[in-house]
Amino acid sequence: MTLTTIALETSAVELSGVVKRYGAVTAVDGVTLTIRPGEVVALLGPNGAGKTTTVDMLLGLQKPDEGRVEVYGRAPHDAVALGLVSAVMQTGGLLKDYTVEETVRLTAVLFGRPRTAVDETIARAGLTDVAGRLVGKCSGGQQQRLRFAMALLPDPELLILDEPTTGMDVAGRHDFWSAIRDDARRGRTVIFATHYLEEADAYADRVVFVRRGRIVADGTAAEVKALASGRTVRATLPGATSSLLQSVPGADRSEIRGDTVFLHGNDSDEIARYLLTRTAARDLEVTSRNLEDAFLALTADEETPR
Ligand SMILES: Nc1ncnc2c1ncn2[C@@H]1O[C@H](COP(=O)(O)OP(=O)(O)OP(=O)(O)O)[C@@H](O)[C@H]1O
Repeated sequence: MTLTTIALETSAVELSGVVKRYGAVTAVDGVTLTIRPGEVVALLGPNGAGKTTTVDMLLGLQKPDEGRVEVYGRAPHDAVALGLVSAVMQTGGLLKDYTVEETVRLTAVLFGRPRTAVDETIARAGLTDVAGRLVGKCSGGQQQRLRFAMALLPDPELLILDEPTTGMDVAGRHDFWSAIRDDARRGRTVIFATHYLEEADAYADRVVFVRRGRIVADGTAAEVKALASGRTVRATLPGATSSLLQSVPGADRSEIRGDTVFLHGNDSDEIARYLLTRTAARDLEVTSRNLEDAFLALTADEETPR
């Protein structure tokens, strides 16, 4: 890496008041974000949240309508041209009649990288065992690791991955992320977009929640896990008020939808006991939300359609 040529205080990524519109749709709606060198950051959000649009702006593939985007203190297009940033795309870019090694070697020639870089990159991407295999015969996970290897060849400061494990099986995902994590330990900055909270939780140091083009939460993976834990007690309770729900012991969040109340907390027994003995609540149901549901619930605060 060329860290020595880059001032240590330079941010890897600076987004400031970034807005991107497609006609009537505001895909990115005022995003301000600083990512420091060496961070592994997940951009997490449901479909249409604005993750790909953000990534495209970091790669210089889209220009913001408002605000500023900088990668290592430069315009994204310049950072890409200098090899400071590269990306693992979801599809395309592979020729199936070449072997894995030939593909990496060809890419190395394009980047003017020496022969030693080819073997090292193949090893780093965990592809040594399949180096002689035709790309067309590789699994989806192996092909994705090959794209990762190709992205590593310019030895970028920042690696960007947009939903890189879509369509991979569990073992493929695991191997893919192990290779990325091992590489990131050497200090490379990694930003990846994902729908999967589990993936963000397992592999990112920092998780940035995006919804409807805005950042709705930003924290460590441990903080994310804490936010997503607990259970929800649903009950029918006509006439419930928020002040009544706030007084329920053990509940840390509550919501009223018509005659139905939802109370979230770590001790669902305590919540249920209180509702049944101290209020007119009935039809109780206790659910353990999975991480994905929890994420959606946590970020579903503004339901106005765009
Ligand atoms: N080229 C485009 N033209 C018009 N609308 C677009 C275009 N690209 C994205 N959008 C819209 O912008 C919004 C954000 O899309 P984006 O692809 O950035 O979200 P995402 O978080 O990456 O979603 P997904 O997880 O489904 O890939 C969506 O409403 C999408 O339909």
